[in-house]
Amino acid sequence: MSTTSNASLITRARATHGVKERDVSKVLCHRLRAGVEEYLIKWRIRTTSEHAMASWHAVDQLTDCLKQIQLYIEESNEKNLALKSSLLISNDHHASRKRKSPGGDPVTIQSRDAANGLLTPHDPRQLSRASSVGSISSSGSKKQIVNSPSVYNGFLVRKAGRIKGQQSSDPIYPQINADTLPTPEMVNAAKNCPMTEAERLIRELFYLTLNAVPNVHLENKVDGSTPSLNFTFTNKLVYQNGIYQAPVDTYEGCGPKCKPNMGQNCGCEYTKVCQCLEFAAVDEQQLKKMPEWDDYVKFKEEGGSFDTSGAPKRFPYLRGHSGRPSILQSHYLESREPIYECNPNCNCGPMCKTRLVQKGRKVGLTIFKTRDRGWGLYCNEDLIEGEFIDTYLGEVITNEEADLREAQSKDKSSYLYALDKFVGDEDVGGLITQDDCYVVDGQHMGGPTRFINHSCEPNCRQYSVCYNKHDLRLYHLAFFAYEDIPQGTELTFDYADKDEEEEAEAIRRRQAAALDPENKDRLPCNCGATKCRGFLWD
Ligand SMILES: C[S@@+](CC[C@H](N)C(=O)[O-])C[C@H]1O[C@@H](n2cnc3c(N)ncnc32)[C@H](O)[C@@H]1O
Repeated sequence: MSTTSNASLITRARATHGVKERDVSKVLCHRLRAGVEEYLIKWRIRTTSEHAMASWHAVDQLTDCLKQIQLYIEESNEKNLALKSSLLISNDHHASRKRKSPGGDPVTIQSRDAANGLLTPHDPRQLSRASSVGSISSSGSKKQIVNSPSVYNGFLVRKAGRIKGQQSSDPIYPQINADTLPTPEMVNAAKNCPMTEAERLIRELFYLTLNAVPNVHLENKVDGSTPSLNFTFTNKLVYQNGIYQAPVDTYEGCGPKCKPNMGQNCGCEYTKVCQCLEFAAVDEQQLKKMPEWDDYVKFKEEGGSFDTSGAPKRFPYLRGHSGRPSILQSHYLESREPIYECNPNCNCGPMCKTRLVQKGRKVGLTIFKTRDRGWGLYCNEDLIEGEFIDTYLGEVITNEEADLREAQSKDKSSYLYALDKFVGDEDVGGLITQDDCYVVDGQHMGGPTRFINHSCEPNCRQYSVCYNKHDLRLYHLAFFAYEDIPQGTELTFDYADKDEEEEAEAIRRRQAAALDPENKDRLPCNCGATKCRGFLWD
């Protein structure tokens, strides 16, 4: 499969009549018949327990059911893999895999982190019987029987572009206990049948979804799979569970001293008193020259309180020249202190240097298939240290909902990202606790960064970026390059946001972790780094 985001028309493969996704309960099996890829579907209509309807369809009749076919393909591949490696896939999901915000206290990921087939698919009776009856609908109108190769427990009708199943327990139709499908014979026959046409259609449908995010490509040099069709690309955070974002016109701006085009467009850095930087990191070089310095040193050494308002603050970005991009200042790159940007109510105007993340992604990205970590992400151009890549997007949900989703999910992957950077701080809503902070879930909705894999020695880091300095529950998670990254190099970040360890210590810990029986259900890390910690989640 080549790298592209252009979709050829999926309609090319669409039959004049098709099965609707809502009518299908599950895709059960596949086969090749007269060179045509066919899928066995179980229908939703079911009036008696033994007689759910099932029928075989050429893939071009199932273009509305590609999500279900994709699920079937994934499950078949997993089963084959499990069979091959004789590994038991554990379904234990007790450990929490919710990621923390960057640069908090030492990060601890919380501990929550057919057998008796009555008819074979090739039984000629099915065809003749199905075709010989049912030409009149219950409403009396003329129905056209689909020339289906095999239908169980009913018959098919074509109406208004749709193929519909009509369940019947009349013995003139082939009857089977649908719960016994697929039969072992079907499963056996399926093993050697390709699914390439379905894979092609799934890929084309995914390309269409990519249109929502410009300059993002797909590449798979490993197999025929495609990222899940149960995923929708979005360009913004999607607030759920009644979560309310204060309207932009209520954000406090940077104050009267800030004006557009100050200091040759260097923006709020010029005034040094921008209100948006009020909570930003203190600029110690500047403070040293001021009388407050001694109090500040005492506060850092002994704790207590120090009022940083009015103290000079560190500006987050350095503007690039001669076409080079702006970059994050090294202080922020290392410390991961929150970044404050100006907002639409500021006087500084759109050219102010603080406005970087809010202007969105500028670089092209490719979602690509890795050999042992699912899908990954690389950048199509060289990135320089400190360069902004993109934000993490998805549904913003409550912590309670995140716990529910995690408990219900059969998937070992996690796309949950806690907005807990400011736990322990107060904002307009009061004291922020771990339980009431929000979580971004990128599993079913998000941007390309939800495909970034973990590495124990990552080349990217994630940072908290606030536009509304008075709402510390809703901020943005932004990825920046932590080093120069040549184009085509996989982008990674540390899911546990750990500080770097000495190599010998990292190896010692990895070896000890591998021997610890407590780790048997943890997801092994395949990052391949020398300092790999051995497992993905804490
Ligand atoms: C946020 S997703 C990253 C995208 C994911 N690879 C995909 O295909 O959708 C996190 C999941 O990717 C996989 N993953 C990421 N980094 C990994 C690593 N270093 N080793 C093994 N699996 C990894 C794990 O399944 C993990 O739960």
